[in-house]
Amino acid sequence: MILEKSRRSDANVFPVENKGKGKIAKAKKRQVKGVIWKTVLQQKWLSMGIVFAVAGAVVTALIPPLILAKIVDTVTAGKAVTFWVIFLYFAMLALTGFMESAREGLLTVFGQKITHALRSSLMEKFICLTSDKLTGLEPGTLASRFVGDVDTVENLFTSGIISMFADACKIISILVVIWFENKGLAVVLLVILPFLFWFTRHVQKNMLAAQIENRKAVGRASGHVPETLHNIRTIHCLGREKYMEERYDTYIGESYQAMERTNFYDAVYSPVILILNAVVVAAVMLLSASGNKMVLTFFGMSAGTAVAVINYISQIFSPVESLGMEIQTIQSAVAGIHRINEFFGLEEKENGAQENGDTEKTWNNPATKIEENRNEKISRKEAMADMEERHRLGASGSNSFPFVEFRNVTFGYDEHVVLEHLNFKVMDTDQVTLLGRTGAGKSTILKLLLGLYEPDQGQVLLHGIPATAVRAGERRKLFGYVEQTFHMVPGTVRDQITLYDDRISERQVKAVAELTGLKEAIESLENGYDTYCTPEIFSQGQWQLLSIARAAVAEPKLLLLDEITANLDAETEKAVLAALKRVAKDRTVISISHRTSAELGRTIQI
Ligand SMILES: Nc1ncnc2c1ncn2[C@@H]1O[C@H](COP(=O)(O)OP(=O)(O)OP(=O)(O)O)[C@@H](O)[C@H]1O
Repeated sequence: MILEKSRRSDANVFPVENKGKGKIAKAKKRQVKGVIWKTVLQQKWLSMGIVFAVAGAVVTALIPPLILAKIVDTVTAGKAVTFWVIFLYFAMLALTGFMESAREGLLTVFGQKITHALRSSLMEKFICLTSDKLTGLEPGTLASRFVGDVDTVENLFTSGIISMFADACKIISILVVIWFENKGLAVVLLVILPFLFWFTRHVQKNMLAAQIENRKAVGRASGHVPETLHNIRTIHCLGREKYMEERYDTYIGESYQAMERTNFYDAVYSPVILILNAVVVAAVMLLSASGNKMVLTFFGMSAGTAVAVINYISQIFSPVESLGMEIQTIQSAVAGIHRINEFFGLEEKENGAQENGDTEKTWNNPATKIEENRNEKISRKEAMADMEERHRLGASGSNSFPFVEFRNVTFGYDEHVVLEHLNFKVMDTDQVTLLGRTGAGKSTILKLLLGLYEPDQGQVLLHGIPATAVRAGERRKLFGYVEQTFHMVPGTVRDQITLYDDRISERQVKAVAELTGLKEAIESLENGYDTYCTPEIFSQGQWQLLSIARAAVAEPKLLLLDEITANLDAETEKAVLAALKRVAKDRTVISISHRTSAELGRTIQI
């Protein structure tokens, strides 16, 4: 029944026309703003705490100078100051400090929550990317999305947008208080602050440029040392010692000059600010002491107010300085957000999300459909059951579907066409070798079979079903893939074989170790299967046997072998081929080779 139904639906559901590599699936709509908003909602109390601490820090900072003014005025009037006023002054100072620490602490925690949420979302996205996108991404670029760009978004909260808001509120509130205390000073400050801001930005920009140059020069200098060590024999042979030394000198010189510039701006900035602060205070004091009635209307004030005003002036300079850095942080964060959003916008593979479990729930739902074409749908579960059925029939000889079929396949990476109108079939338990010159596209054929890419034209079918329709969780039962070299994963010998898959039992691990001839070698290790893997515990041939064990442990129906003996000597090659023969028994095997000597079974020329 299933078979008949699928045969009928093949023409509609899995059409010969290519669906295009870019159309495997639509990218999920994930955005940095959405992640941040979700975190804000999840951390309700934390977010409310931040709002309270920011507002509290601004308001409480205004109060101590006012109390101090009262104390000074009382003392200058010859009256005694009560204990409670003095206590209130110190209590308010303590409360201001507490509020500021609370604000910083809560912002740091919130920033970390954002970082965690963003990195988790990036990882969810990463595991759902298509092979096309993954191979197109430079490892450095990818790492910088996870590290640098996420850090800039964290900084947006810890020292960016919220701090900027708090600093702006602080400046405005101090100006308002000064306006009521001494209008003349408020006007002076309104004139001076833009200049102070411009000067601060100018210094910060130049310092930042010098720091970036310094970092680049330090990077070049530190890269030069391993490069020299790596090529030391060539350098000696060609007598290039002087050249290498001069290059190193140049890098260090560049770094020194950049450091000098940073030090210059650093040294100049603080004295300028302190002098400006002193000049403003002195000018206002002189004016307030003048006998001119007109001047006194604007600048006249009591001794207590003078003390409060001096206090406010010193308080207003530091947020202006911070504003410059906060603008810088916001600018970098905007660029970081843009890059992360670009990453979120990359195309996802259709069944990638199943691996992180969130669609597993919908998997059990009969309404879940996986392939949509010409308004007709077929569930993935049904497709898999269908494939199982076809395989069972194939094994009993009553299935007309080949296990593997390349039907008129054309495929290329971007504009570079690698395979053109390729046709071949491999029946159940067939053992074939694909022969072809280097670069002919043999490895590409295996990747198409693994469903990592979709053909541009034609179809890659496994028991009549497109390779890309195989569910990620089912792939290991269907194929085992052995590459030219072994890729170690962090963990024990057992982990190398199971790849952390809990469904693989201890019995299967031991059986495959025996089958590949690794049993003795593993058991002779200090902790047997629990030995933590490091490159020196096995020889190259043994690693390759482990590679076969990893591919065969889930007892897959199809073995894909990519030049597995290419890097081995004749003796080791023999051992690996003998192990392979045992593993390949009663299985369908497709191997690739550009040598005719190592071929297995029937050959297909590419
Ligand atoms: N991810 C990729 N992006 C772009 N081009 C690729 C990619 N992978 C392979 N190619 C190109 O496709 C062509 C076929 O590569 P493939 O690895 O399939 O050849 P091969 O026959 O297995 O070669 P060899 O025998 O040397 O391993 C080569 O020109 C290669 O440069």
